[in-house]
Amino acid sequence: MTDSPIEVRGLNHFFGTGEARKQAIFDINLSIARGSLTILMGPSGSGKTTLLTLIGALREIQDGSVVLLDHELHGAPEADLVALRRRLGFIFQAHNLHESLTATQNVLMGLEVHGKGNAAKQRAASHHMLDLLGLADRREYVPANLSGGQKQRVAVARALVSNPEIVLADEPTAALDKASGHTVVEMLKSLGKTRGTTTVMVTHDPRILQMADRIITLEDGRIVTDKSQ
Ligand SMILES: Nc1ncnc2c1ncn2[C@@H]1O[C@H](COP(=O)(O)OP(=O)(O)OP(=O)(O)O)[C@@H](O)[C@H]1O
Repeated sequence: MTDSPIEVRGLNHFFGTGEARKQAIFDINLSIARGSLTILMGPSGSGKTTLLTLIGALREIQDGSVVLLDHELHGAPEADLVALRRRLGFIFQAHNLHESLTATQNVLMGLEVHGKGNAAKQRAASHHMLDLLGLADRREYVPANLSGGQKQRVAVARALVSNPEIVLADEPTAALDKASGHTVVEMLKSLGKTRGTTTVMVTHDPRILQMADRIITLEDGRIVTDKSQ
């Protein structure tokens, strides 16, 4: 197993074509240690989400290299990217829960794509994850009957239930109160220690900065500070 599940070399990224072509990411170089929790910070428009989606195989690599779990993403066939994405857990701001499904069913979706375990085991794992996130009494609620923070925690449960090797999160605590935000980040840290799960998280949340192993700041598409703590 690799010590650095995310290796970025000479990464550039552009949006638009012709006159409108604009560079959003400039010569990023990064090695992220297995089991660590890294925070990406920076002003609006500095490229945080673009970098996260490039690392997560959600965007085509145009120039440079991203090696994810020992696989080069640049030029990789779509089938390989799909297989790699299944090894990741994504937590995005727009949590994309299915409105017609209960909390448990939404979390189950995080397992069904993997086809791991039988139905009873999958259900038990989903309940366990919801319980850990303080949603034991909300298992059978549909999203319309959950608060913003509860929905966000369901999305966290869905991302983590499959035991992903890497978790990529965009503002996962933005909709959460202090205690829930703390619980989510503590969970990610503890998964890092016990299972070697690697987390990269975009956040503006000052409450969780001190919980990170490393804080990287972007400005105008470039890394301007990179601090381990
Ligand atoms: N789909 C797109 N088409 C064109 N330009 C884009 C697109 N997505 C992002 N950009 C531009 O790329 C730059 C980086 O955007 P990005 O969303 O990565 O920043 P960010 O740091 O995540 O910002 P925020 O904190 O506001 O989410 C910005 O100038 C943005 O306008």
